[in-house]
Amino acid sequence: MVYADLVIHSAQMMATLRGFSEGPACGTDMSEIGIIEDGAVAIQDGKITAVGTTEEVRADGWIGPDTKLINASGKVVTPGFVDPHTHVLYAGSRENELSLKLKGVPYLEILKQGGGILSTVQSTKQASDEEIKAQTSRRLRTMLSMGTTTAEAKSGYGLMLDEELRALRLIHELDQEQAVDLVPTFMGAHAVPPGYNEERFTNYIVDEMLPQIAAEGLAEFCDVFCEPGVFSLESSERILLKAKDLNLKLKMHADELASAGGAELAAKLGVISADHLLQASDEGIAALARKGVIAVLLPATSFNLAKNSYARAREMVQAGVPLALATDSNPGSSPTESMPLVLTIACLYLRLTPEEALTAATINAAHAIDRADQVGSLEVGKQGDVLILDIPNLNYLPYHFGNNPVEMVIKRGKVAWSI
Ligand SMILES: N=CN[C@@H](CCC(=O)O)C(=O)O
Ligand SMILES: [Zn+2]
Repeated sequence: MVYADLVIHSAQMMATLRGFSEGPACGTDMSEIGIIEDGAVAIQDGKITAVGTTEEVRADGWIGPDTKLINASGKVVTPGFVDPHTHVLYAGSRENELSLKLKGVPYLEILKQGGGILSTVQSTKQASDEEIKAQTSRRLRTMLSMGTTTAEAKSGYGLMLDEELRALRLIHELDQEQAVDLVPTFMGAHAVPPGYNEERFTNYIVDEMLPQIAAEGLAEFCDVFCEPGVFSLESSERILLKAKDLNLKLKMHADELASAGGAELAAKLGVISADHLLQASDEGIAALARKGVIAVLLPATSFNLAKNSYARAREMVQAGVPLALATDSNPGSSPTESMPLVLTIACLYLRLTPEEALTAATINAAHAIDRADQVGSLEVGKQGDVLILDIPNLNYLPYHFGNNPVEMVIKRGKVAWSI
């Protein structure tokens, strides 16, 4: 008999998120989080081998003489959070922009003046590989401590080919060197660098960068900041069609600051996810639903931009758009690593229920980065990525905000972080 290496048992409430590995949950299914009371999960060789009540897992014979037992009585157990939209790799910080923001200078105006994304491009370029990795590792450690076990990581603070390749290489190295699994996205189309206009830079991305990025095999997704004043619908479409030709999977920053047909383009191109979407039109939302495009909502960004403007999440759920949640972790519009904070803002301002928010932060987030076959739910065969939350019930998760509810993080069956 093969025994489990680890069994977590007696959970007050275990949310398995089972049943949605083939396709993301949408509509009323986003509330179906597969609760087991007195729950247990067994893990062997990094993979889940059994999920059920403590009694069932015990009766199935998974507990042997060397099995490590963790008692989760009184606690909530969930899959590790998946953060499907981050710009976590960079050097430097932008706290100087706070006073500009408080004076009302718009985000894109700061960028136009050479600040914003372009200032992080400068600070990242000036930093050594070791400095970038050290600063990013600290953020990844914070993410892990707050329950994130898998995260997407975009390039985009390089902009020129060599710097973008360096960013993607560093993401790969960090993926190997620390516990959070990273999914790499090429986002050369993050801003237009000085010395270029949009058209020339789009030509450079399409003709020179993308073929080389694809040839090196360092990126799985391609993303574009599709926004009037940054990359137009036409430029975004050219870049994403080229990326698709080169077998990259597609994502889009769409309709964040202005309603400009980003959601409609995302649906037309059949991207895996369209992200931000604060200003998505009714037609855009309907088109996302028709095409099954996942809306990755970033409410911590809305909170931090401080304009009292949030994505129309309830209308999206109603229309049948599958929702995911992410931090957007970056030095400008969302300097946070905290998925628990995102869940709180999502409940209070996107008006999601705690169940919908949990679905959006786990299994639907896994779909948004094409990892739902491996993570995002507690089901047999998936990676043993499990959180023990020191809370008595699920409502408590968004309710008690500004602190860390995570007591222990299990990554591939091993304790990766604990209080
Ligand atoms: N909107 C574009 N990109 C990031 C912000 C990056 C930055 O400000 O450094 C975002 O998703 O919010
Ligand atoms: Zn972003």
